[in-house]
Amino acid sequence: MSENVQSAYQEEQTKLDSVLEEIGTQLARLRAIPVYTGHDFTEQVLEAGREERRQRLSKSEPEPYFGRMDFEEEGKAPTVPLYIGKTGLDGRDPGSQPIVVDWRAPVASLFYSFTGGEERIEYEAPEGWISGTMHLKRNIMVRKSELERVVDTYTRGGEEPAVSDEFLLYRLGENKDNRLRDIVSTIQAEQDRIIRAEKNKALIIQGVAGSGKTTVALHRLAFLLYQYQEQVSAGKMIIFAPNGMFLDYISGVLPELGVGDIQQRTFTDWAAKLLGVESMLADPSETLDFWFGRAGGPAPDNEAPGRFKGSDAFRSMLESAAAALEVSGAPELEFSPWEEKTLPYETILHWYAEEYKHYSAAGRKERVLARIHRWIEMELKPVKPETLRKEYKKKAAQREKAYAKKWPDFSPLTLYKQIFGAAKDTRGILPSEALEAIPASVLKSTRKDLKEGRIREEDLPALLYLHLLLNGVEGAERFDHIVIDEAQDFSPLQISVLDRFVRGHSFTILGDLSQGIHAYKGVHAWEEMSELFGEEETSYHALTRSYRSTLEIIGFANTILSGGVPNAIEAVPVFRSGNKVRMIEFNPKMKAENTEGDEGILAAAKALRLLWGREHKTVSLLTRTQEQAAALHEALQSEFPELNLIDGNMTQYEGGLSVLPLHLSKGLEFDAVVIADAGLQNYGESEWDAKMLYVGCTRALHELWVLHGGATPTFLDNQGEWSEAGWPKV
Ligand SMILES: Nc1ncnc2c1ncn2[C@@H]1O[C@H](COP(=O)(O)OP(=O)(O)OP(=O)(O)O)[C@@H](O)[C@H]1O
Repeated sequence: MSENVQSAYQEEQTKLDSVLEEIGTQLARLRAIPVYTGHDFTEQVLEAGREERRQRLSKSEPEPYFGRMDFEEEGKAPTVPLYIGKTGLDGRDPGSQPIVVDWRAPVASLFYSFTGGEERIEYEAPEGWISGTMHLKRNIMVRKSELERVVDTYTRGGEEPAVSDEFLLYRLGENKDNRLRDIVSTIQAEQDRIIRAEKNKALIIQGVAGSGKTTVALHRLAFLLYQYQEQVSAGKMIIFAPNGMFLDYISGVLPELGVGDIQQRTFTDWAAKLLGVESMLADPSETLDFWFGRAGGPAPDNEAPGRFKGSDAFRSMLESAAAALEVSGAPELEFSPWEEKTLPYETILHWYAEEYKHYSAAGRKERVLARIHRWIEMELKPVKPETLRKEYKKKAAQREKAYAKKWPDFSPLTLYKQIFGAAKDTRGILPSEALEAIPASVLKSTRKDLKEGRIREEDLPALLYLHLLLNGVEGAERFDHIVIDEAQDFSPLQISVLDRFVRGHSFTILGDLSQGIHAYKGVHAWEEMSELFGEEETSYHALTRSYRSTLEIIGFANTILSGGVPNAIEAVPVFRSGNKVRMIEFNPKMKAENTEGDEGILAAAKALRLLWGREHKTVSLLTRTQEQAAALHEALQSEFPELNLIDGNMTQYEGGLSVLPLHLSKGLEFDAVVIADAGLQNYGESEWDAKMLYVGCTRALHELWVLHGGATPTFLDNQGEWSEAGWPKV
């Protein structure tokens, strides 16, 4: 240890001791106050404040902070070191310097945005821009209240002018378990800009694999809750992610950041519940099976049902249908509660079309019917004698009921059925030319589904849109912010629908077009989404640095993009070198002697044996189809009883050793990845195949082995210096 490092370490040890002592004292004082359990409201509020503080102090005790910066504010001397942590800690006395500054506080932004070269730096505080000079930026690792590492990433006038990545590399080199983690101590400047971006815009983030999109989005939510405390609440925020297992995988980050109660759902689950159609929903794995169930199956095109049902053209069609139903909403009938009393159709129409025109169709119907009811009551009042009034009242009630039934139900499902000709009464909802725009295969399959009482995931955005058009959105249903992860799998219609459910276009939309393996339903270019908003309402960010994988793995994955995906953005690695990617060939036809499996199974078993023997916490075997995953699981189970078989319905991710179809690995990461068979029998030469293998390869943090039975697609041919062939010498 150099002298400088030693003195820095000592300085930080002294500081840590004093901070821990302070935390201990504050905790002891709070714990000495008896917990209030009475009914006095003011006391209850005070107790809640104390409890929040108790929890905050206990949580921060093991790791009170992770960084220090010595920032000299212009015109304000002397420089006081600021310690930055996951939660802020106030001094004991009101108005005193905070002991630890929350990472989301305005001044803490300097810790992330300062990149070493700037002489004068500034940050935006509530009172305006504050400028000054950075003297020291230091990473401090405290674990279980023990000081573990002190790394100066910038010292003014020091030898190294630029902020070094040593601390980041240390973090990236660690093995990962079954949960995504927070990155507060190493957020990078480009990520910080996204985390702190203003609230009322649709942020579209294109980020290469492993660029931290999911992680950044979660940190952004924590930031928004801190920065806009008065305007947003956790209960009014939602994250949409692709499946239950992925939700489980990311579920630890927000609590780790001290944030609870944010809804984390799949779009399907949320939409089906809101529409009350859960029981009609076809098993989503049917669609996955169709696209991913057969090696060498068709690549998706614009006629794929999901693409069409998410398109702008279909949206216009839905709007026309809803408008037609709305116009023809009030039945062309007068209403007569008893003989010689009538309410003319023109009056009813006037109420419906003029007086209540600002309400949704369903809202107008409700109001008109309520008004008719009031009208009946008024008309009944003067009727005499009493017996006659009673007779009229009874008659009116029956007729009122019968009349209400003549109104359309304004149910999105009924209208949807009418559009596809799957309802008895189509009411001429759409002119026949409009229907011709629906691809014949889509029309046929959807009509069949609807007639049989079944809807699919791809129908949900349209049904929700009709729900919005016919019923509007209740204020209480609106979110303060929506995060959409893996947004390349969302359709423009889905985004339009969600836009009605969020205040001020407050979206974080993140994805990677190079990972667009659900191209049968998602967007093919971000413009499809950004066009939905005004220029002022969106902001586009690109993340090109990849933090997950080693240099070799990223180099290898980039060759897949350059060879197989036109115009793809290649990832820039953080310089972290590891082993080369292994390309291991086996003979797909030869059955190995004296074994139950074939060469592919033997190769997979050998790969797992070698990799699981190393210090990895998570190793996965990725297959082309679910069936192949199940077969490998069956064959390998006796040797690897801990091997988990993952399928699309899982809601928990266990980590450890897993076998799963490649498409389900999206969003996850593993210390080591084995592609079970990248041969031509599984992957063709299409862009879609290249994207699939790109997704699979970029799941690996430290090691990637690509097994292949015979020849591979040509985009796997030119890996330059990134790979070597054959098994490692052991
Ligand atoms: N600034 C950072 N410091 C430390 N680790 C980071 C940082 N940014 C990202 N990571 C790590 O990189 C990995 C990838 O992050 P994440 O899964 O959020 O990326 P992604 O862009 O959503 O990936 P993909 O699209 O490939 O699923 C995670 O292990 C995350 O912890």
